[in-house]
Amino acid sequence: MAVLVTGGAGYIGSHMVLALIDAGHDEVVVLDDLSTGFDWALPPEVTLVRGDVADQTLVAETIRRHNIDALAHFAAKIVVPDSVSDPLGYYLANTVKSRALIEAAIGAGVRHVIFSSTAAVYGEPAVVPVPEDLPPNPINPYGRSKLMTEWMLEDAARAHGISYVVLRYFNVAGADPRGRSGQSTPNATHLIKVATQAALGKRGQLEVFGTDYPTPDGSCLRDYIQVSDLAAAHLVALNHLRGGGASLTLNCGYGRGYSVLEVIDVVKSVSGVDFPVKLSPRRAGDPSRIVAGADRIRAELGWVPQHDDLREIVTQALAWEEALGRRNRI
Ligand SMILES: NC(=O)c1ccc[n+]([C@@H]2O[C@H](COP(=O)([O-])OP(=O)(O)OC[C@H]3O[C@@H](n4cnc5c(N)ncnc54)[C@H](O)[C@@H]3O)[C@@H](O)[C@H]2O)c1
Ligand SMILES: O=c1ccn([C@@H]2O[C@H](COP(=O)(O)OP(=O)(O)O[C@H]3O[C@H](CO)[C@H](O)[C@H](O)[C@H]3O)[C@@H](O)[C@H]2O)c(=O)[nH]1
Repeated sequence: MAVLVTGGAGYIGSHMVLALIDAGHDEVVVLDDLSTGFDWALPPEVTLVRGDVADQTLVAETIRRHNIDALAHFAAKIVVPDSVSDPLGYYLANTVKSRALIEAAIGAGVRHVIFSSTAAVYGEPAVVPVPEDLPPNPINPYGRSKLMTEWMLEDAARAHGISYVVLRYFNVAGADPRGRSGQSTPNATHLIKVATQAALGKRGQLEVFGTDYPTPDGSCLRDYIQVSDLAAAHLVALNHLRGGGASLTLNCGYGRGYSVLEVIDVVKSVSGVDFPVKLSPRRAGDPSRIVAGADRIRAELGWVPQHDDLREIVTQALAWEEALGRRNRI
């Protein structure tokens, strides 16, 4: 049986593809429209089907042709402030298209779904670290668009007898420790990516969006999870589902928050570059602090992170950013 990875040419999806191949899965099929992903991010043995997740004919044909039993659905639009300025674009990409994909996948015989959800479903949680059973309350269209897909998947799974794992990622960062993939999006907005670009002189400065939050240093707190650790969580989720395990919703984070200013200090220290930092107003849609309650995934899936170290994450991100520059890719 094979796995279909939507968005597999993207940042996190490409690490999932590597994890599957490293674990000996001999058939991995990627469905990606390459809107933000790259075909060069995929190893040659992977089948790339270029197209839209909402193309139900293509999805059904792909699933039948490759005897796919499990779907890992990464494809999405992912930038929180963009979702505030273009909410309908985000509901289309993340909700409407996911609905079409889930329908086609179930119709073509998929039995298991792993869905890339987000800590943004919690909004501005009253409890930190945030446990999975806290009622979701997203504060931006990105989080809402993802929460609706969680609900669709849950309802469809119940109605059609399939099983799923919803993984709510916290802030994903770092790169493949063997240097095979990393965050390659041009004009990326993610803090660690942007900070490494500032350290390498690809950007003139780094802006800190908001220094008046109710946090110890006034900047936002986030839980940064290393991307290969996250991919490994998908592998154990896949084994769980194929082994007949029950549907689950799980946070993916380490349970420890770092402020924006702390992250900048680590990037400066690891790179040895004291790049310019500008203190700016708050960015639209940002919660002040979001840290994972991180116990359930360990208890349910036996997931054990291997890279829970911010300096290591930053070192990997910096090495990837340097490699992109050498290859003239960005
Ligand atoms: N990066 C993070 O910190 C983070 C945090 C929480 C959740 N997530 C979720 O993880 C998933 C992957 O994010 P990423 O950071 O790898 O983003 P990414 O932009 O690097 O990857 C998304 C991939 O999906 C593809 N894609 C987008 N729309 C498509 C469509 N309609 N049809 C086919 N392919 C399409 C893109 O070409 C790209 O390869 C997303 O669902 C995102 O919401 C990311
Ligand atoms: O140049 C920058 C970039 C970011 N930030 C700040 O750094 C923090 C982290 O911002 P990111 O853009 O790196 O990530 P987000 O927390 O906005 O969102 C990320 O994590 C979320 C889950 O927590 C979502 O899932 C989303 O897809 C993913 O982009 C925020 O306070 C942001 O304001 C800056 O100060 N300067």
